[in-house]
Amino acid sequence: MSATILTVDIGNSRAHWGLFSDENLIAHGNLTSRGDALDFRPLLQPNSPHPAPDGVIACSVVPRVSQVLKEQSEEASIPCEFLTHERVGPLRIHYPKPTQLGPDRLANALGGLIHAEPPFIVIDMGTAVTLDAITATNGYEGGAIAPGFAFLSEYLTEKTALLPPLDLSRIHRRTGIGRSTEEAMEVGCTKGFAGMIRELVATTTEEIVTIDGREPKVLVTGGSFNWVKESWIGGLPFFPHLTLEGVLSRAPDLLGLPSGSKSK
Ligand SMILES: Nc1ncnc2c1ncn2[C@@H]1O[C@H](COP(=O)(O)OP(=O)(O)OP(=O)(O)O)[C@@H](O)[C@H]1O
Ligand SMILES: CC(C)(CO)[C@@H](O)C(=O)NCCC(=O)O
Ligand SMILES: [K+]
Repeated sequence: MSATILTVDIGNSRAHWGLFSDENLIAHGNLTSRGDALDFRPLLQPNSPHPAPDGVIACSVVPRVSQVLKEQSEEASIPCEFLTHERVGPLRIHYPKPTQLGPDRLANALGGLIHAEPPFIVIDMGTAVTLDAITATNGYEGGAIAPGFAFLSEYLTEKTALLPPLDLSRIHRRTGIGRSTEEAMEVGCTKGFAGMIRELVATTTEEIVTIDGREPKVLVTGGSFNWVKESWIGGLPFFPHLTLEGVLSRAPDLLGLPSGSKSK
């Protein structure tokens, strides 16, 4: 039996969605979460050449938007389920207060399990940057939450009189010494951002080594940061749809529909 499943990752800036049929991502896109309420209805009807989804499975860190997706799915008579810490199937969680955890972080850990054996670290560069550590010994262990790139750069402009907005699409200088206000901000934000992540990976790795006795793999998702890829993550594997893949992996249990995702 094959099923068409709509996966949704509701974040603070955007909702990312992917339509899967068997093991294939057949369509994907983003809806913007700021301002007016999101409208999922176009995704819940047949969209030539794609059929309407048989089920919806989502992770959300914005409760107000979860409610919209839930109601609109109900109206369309399509079952809709949300990932929670109690619904993570093969992922063991070793965390003092799992109710606090953003379901997107759990989805990233599940997505990681599809592509790697623990120990591994998942880095997700969205509105916030999250690092999550999954150990062979304990499963989901914890991680770090840090400012996303936009917070880092926009804060400077908002909180100062003399600093101009940084145009993210035209950054020239990412290293060395800035010799204008713009250049100084470009170096500070881009090199600073890459350095922040590098340092977080180092400290997370150190602790994972003490737990598992070996170094973790590092998987990266989120953001369209080509410059980070060039300047630093160059060697690290980038999975653009890791969160959605993690969400999809729970479809058989939560929706009773085959996900077709290739789990290890
Ligand atoms: N090429 C880029 N260079 C620098 N910053 C970028 C780039 N593209 C996006 N950003 C900024 O970095 C942040 C994270 O990127 P992205 O757009 O992927 O977030 P998001 O996936 O929408 O976040 P969330 O999932 O939390 O809603 C955004 O706030 C965005 O403004
Ligand atoms: C950190 C974010 C904002 C990243 O999207 C999200 O996972 C979230 O709101 N988490 C809740 C707090 C936590 O994960 O501990
Ligand atoms: K996200």
